[in-house]
Amino acid sequence: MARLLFEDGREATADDLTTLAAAFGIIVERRDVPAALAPLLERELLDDEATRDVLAALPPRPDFPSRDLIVLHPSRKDNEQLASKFEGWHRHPGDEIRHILDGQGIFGVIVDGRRADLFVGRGDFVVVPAGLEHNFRLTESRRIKAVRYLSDASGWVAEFTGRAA
Ligand SMILES: CSCCC(=O)C(=O)O
Ligand SMILES: [Fe+2]
Ligand code: NI
Repeated sequence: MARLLFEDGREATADDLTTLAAAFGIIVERRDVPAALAPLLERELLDDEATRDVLAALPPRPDFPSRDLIVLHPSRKDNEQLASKFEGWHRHPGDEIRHILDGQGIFGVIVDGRRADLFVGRGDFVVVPAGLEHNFRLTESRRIKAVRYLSDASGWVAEFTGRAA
């Protein structure tokens, strides 16, 4: 289940998450990952066919017609380079919708001028609303697989804010 840690180390309760959602439009839900996908999701990397099989097993969202699967894993030679891209504080013109299927990660968000870390793992469904400054770091496992729901085919568009990590 997702966890939220504030900079002062206080761990948020579930209703803090709800408050966060209400205040900042950050949505954190549980959406189970079909057990049948386990063999595919434990693979290090997924080829096109496996990616199609994973996406086909997840209910489509008519409001977000295009989606892709992002796979970060230590066996990717550009894994750290890609991971460091997400560590930069950034915002998106559209909502960032991620369904975590494997691995873990930490979304950094700025809440009321305070830094908060949202720990996510398998089954967590997160919406970071358009314009909200955030970053994303991998945990020590250096792996995550997440479905990215995109509202159009413009792909991953981010504006980096230059905030110091
Ligand atoms: C698991 S991808 C999440 C990283 C991120 O902030 C992004 O994709 O823009
Ligand atoms: Fe992002
Ligand atoms: Ni969790």
